[in-house]
Amino acid sequence: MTEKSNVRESVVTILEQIEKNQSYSNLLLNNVIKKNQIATKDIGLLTELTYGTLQRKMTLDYYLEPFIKNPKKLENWVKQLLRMTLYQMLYLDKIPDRAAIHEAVEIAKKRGHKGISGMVNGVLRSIQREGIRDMNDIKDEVERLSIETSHPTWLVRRWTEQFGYNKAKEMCEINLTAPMQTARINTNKIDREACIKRLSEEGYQVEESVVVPEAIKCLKGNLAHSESFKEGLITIQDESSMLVAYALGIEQNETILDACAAPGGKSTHIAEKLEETGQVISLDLHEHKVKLINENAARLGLKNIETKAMDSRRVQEAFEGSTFDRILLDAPCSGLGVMRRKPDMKYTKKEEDLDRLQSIQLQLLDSVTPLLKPGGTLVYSTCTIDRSENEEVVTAFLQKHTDFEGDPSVIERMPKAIQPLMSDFQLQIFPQDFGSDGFYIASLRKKV
Ligand SMILES: C[S@@+](CC[C@H](N)C(=O)[O-])C[C@H]1O[C@@H](n2cnc3c(N)ncnc32)[C@H](O)[C@@H]1O
Repeated sequence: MTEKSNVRESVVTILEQIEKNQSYSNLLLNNVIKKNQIATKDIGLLTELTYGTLQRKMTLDYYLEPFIKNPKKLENWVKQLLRMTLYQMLYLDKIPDRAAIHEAVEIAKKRGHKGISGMVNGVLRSIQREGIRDMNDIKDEVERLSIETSHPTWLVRRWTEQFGYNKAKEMCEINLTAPMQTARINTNKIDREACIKRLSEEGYQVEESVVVPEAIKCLKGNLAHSESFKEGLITIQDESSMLVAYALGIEQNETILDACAAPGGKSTHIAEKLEETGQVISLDLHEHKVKLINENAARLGLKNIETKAMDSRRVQEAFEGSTFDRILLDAPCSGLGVMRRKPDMKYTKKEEDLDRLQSIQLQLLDSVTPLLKPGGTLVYSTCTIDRSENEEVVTAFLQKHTDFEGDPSVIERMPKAIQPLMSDFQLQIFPQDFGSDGFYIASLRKKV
């Protein structure tokens, strides 16, 4: 077996385990890299083949289907091997088809018997000879988009109904591309120019974000491994997620509640903006998650964050009414805005999950509101793209809580590039807007 077959065999193992729902793709990838001793130079190929095959799963199955006689009898690893090889044949120019097929047959010989390697060889050579079938055979445009971009039909239908076919198509297409890594600079410690210089000296290729003043984009390397990260100069965070601290409109010496705070991306941003004055109270359900907030605060040298593990639906038992100047509810959600980062989600999410979430989101909002001072700001945010968890939640909340109103002055608090995307006091960012995660933010004010 060559080193490259070791990489491909590892990809098949990872894909098998993801399909059995054993773990998240990023965790599996790291474990396999260690266990199978994948060389540093091959990690790129391993990542590309794993995520690429996963991203295109439904499309690959559509193309494979006519060539497989007994799909039900196909063992899971053989299915993954065929998908991964076809992915290389269709989407990677740098790997010749014959090399990809040869590697697949070698893996099939090693893991299976002669019959299986013959079948793998036969299927792949037939596709090479006859070509793939035409997507235009699928007449329904939603179904076609679903197969073309490998998103479940229910989701494409839902997005088409809510935002129109063109927006849904743009969203599905951008979800097939690799996400950009961005980071937030801890401006209490270093300014953006100096940080970019330091990271360049460390060998990273970074540039300024055009959207958020304290953000940078990473074009080469993983900033989580940098010295600047260890020293607390930066935090890995998506640009959309950074906008939440802007929407809150923090002022010095304030007390701010972050009711769903782990792992602390937004809490630490708020604490940085408070510049060591004031206080952030950060809550999350489980102790092990709260630990992550503490670790991040310690790394960044922030002393104004207090954490507590609790169910925020019971927050009134722990705090007096009118305690906080501002409250953030970054709610648990379906995460449809971050699918690009977690492609396995496309196949595991169910439409029923979304309905269940709305009721939790409303319960959390109901619980935190008495703790806000009159005149205070309540920001509700999610990393999802779905009206039932976003606009519908906020509408239902405002109908019930007549002492609250939408706060259109949030527009002035937002970075310039974001202002045109705002609709009154609400913002729905699509991943295609400027390449960041899909995100929703609403700013509400408690009447005086
Ligand atoms: C979207 S994540 C928060 C991300 C975080 N704000 C950040 O920026 O790093 C939602 C969080 O809500 C927490 N959560 C879910 N239900 C909760 C509840 N009833 N009370 C408190 N936290 C809850 C989850 O554990 C999860 O960490």
